[in-house]
Amino acid sequence: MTDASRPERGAGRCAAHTAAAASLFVLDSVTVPTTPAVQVTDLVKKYDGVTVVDSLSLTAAAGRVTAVLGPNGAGKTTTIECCEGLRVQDGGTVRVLGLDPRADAAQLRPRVGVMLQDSGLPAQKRSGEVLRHVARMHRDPWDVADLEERLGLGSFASTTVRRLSGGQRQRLALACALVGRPEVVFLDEPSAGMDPQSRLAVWALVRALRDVGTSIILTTHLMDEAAELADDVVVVDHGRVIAQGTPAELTAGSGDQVATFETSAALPRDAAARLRSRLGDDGTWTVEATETTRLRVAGPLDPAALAAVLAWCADEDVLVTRFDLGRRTLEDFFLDLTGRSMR
Ligand SMILES: Nc1ncnc2c1ncn2[C@@H]1O[C@H](COP(=O)(O)OP(=O)(O)OP(=O)(O)O)[C@@H](O)[C@H]1O
Repeated sequence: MTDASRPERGAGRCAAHTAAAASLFVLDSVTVPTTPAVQVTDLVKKYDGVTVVDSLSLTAAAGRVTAVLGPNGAGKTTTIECCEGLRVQDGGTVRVLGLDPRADAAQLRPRVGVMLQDSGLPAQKRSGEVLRHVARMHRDPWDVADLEERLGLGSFASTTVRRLSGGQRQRLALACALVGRPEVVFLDEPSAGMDPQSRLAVWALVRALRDVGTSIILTTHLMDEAAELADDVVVVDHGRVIAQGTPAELTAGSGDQVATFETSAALPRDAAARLRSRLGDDGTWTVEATETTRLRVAGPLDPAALAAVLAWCADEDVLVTRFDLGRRTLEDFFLDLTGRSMR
């Protein structure tokens, strides 16, 4: 699609007369394409001959928040950077709004917002000036004052970028990525280093953008962030997609309950294996000593199973000081899938 054929925001049904618009439907404030926001097919990327993205395919649906999760070094940033046109892939195809991020960069630039881990903001400029400058580069920018208020930027608008704290710089980088009202936004760890208040503000903004039809692709290591924001989750490891689905789909299924038992004294070294054999060593149960005084039990936890765990603790002369029972979280799913050892 050429930029000239791009429908105006809020243009209503006037967009429908173009051939390209046949595949679009129109919301009040933003046009949501029915084609995927991002389509990555068999992507391969190597650094110095080492494959770090290995035939990776993913789709980010338009008008949804897609969270790309994975351990350090999994290949998330490299994949996102290929989508942003910042890296040349060694194989496969990438399409953003149906366009090639490198060959069609000029058409995509006004339609795509990018927030990088290394923000690249001019160090000597005042943060308010930076945001206004970026806003002037766009045809239909967000009201800068509104964006400043939503992200609490006003209090440091006259501070130079180099004097901003890490979290303040992140908020400014996010504002710069969004001020052009992009249709697709890439956010690499958007709330990394932010205080809890700023994180909530970022989450509210991401939801507001999604609610007006913006497609958002984000990476995060914060499982609660992914659970809060994501409509769809893609888990990447060793350069490949190893799971995808909605958060509910990924955390559902058998063994979807988790109980954590904290004990007053250190557990025996083989506590997990012994408790597992007490519950029935047939693969139904996942039992781990996640700390010396903490046992995590996942499985179909009915009253009899809970009583069996507590009876085992009593037999072992272990005092349970705290007990939590809940559904399997996205973090449980992620750790079960990618393991607990650091990379
Ligand atoms: N410019 C580069 N040159 C060489 N190797 C690189 C380069 N950039 C990334 N890598 C390597 O590629 C692999 C994937 O890195 P990438 O940054 O994509 O991972 P990630 O999933 O985003 O990790 P993190 O969660 O730590 O940000 C890592 O092993 C990394 O060391």
